[in-house]
Amino acid sequence: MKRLLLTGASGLLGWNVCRLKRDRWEIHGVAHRHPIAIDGVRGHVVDLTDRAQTADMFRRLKPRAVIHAAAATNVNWCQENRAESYRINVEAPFHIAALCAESAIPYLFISSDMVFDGLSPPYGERDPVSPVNVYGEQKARAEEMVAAEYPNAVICRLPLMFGEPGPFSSGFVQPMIEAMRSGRELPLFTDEIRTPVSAESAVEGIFLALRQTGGILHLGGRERVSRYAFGLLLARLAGFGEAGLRACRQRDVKMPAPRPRDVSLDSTRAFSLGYSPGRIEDELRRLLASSPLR
Ligand SMILES: NC(=O)C1=CN([C@@H]2O[C@H](COP(=O)(O)OP(=O)(O)OC[C@H]3O[C@@H](n4cnc5c(N)ncnc54)[C@H](OP(=O)(O)O)[C@@H]3O)[C@@H](O)[C@H]2O)C=CC1
Ligand SMILES: Cc1cn([C@H]2C[C@H](O)[C@@H](COP(=O)(O)OP(=O)(O)O[C@H]3O[C@@H](C)C(=O)[C@@H](O)[C@H]3O)O2)c(=O)[nH]c1=O
Repeated sequence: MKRLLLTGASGLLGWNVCRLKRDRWEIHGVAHRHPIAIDGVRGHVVDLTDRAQTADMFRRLKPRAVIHAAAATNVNWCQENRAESYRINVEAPFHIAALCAESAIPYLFISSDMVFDGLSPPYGERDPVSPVNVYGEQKARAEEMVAAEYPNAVICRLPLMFGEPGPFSSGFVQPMIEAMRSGRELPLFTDEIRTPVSAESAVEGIFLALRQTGGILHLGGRERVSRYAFGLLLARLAGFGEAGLRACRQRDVKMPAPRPRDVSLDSTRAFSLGYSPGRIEDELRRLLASSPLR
């Protein structure tokens, strides 16, 4: 099997890559604060903001391909910790691009729909980026630096993802279920629109993208939904009442990071390559059936 170096292995996306692809690839999963123990996956603990540690691991492992999913993903934390989040969100992907260019191996960098301002959706790959918060700025900067350093690198922009987050990450569905179960009020935005996908669909899209050479690929879902509509669907499927869901607007919840309104992705190109994300309702049913509600 080909050796894959996967960063962010202890995160929502990385954990699903390990779970779904460990039979096809010799996966070397990199974690940092949360060392992984996944059958069939070799775990490594590396601080990817340390260039020497990263280069040493890379040269020891000699991977055949790299998927870089590690990031500081708390958008509010990034807004208030620009310098620290820059190191993992911008410097690390750039440094790994240089290592992959040196070895001329496939490199796939995971970016986000948050590179857009949310004012003129849906967004295609050719649309100009216009981030409204630090996290989005850092993703846009990383895309630019990675592409300049290694034009053969593939950049996948992911939408909001949901799914089994593994033992260390949280995702956004599980906290919603917790709130519903405890009867805690859940303020959900009616004016924040996304094209969410399940982590499983995202994984299939990523491995399809890994076969491309260079360029940007959007891996959005087929449906545009607000967080509130998503919450109503989840409550219905999980058998909770809707009483606790409170429709609100982004401006009602004071948070450090400005949030784009509608960053729906146009993923026509990925669909033409065979990417086929499931319907949200079907994916949620599968998730609820497969994992105990925490
Ligand atoms: N979740 C979502 O809805 C979306 C995610 N994305 C992007 O997808 C990718 C994966 O996101 P997701 O799975 O949710 O992320 P998580 O927040 O679940 O996990 C982040 C991962 O990055 C690792 N990491 C953070 N800092 C370092 C560091 N200094 N050195 C090594 N590893 C580090 C963490 O390791 P550890 O915990 O062990 O420290 C963890 O494995 C990210 O690039 C994110 O920006 C894009 C759009 C939406
Ligand atoms: C969406 C939403 C959030 N919130 C609050 C809850 C939470 O504390 C805070 C942040 O929301 P979330 O936790 O959903 O995080 P959020 O910043 O929305 O998630 C982001 O993740 C990164 C990785 C990405 O790349 C983005 O595309 C996006 O998915 O906003 C509400 O109160 N109501 C809502 O409807």
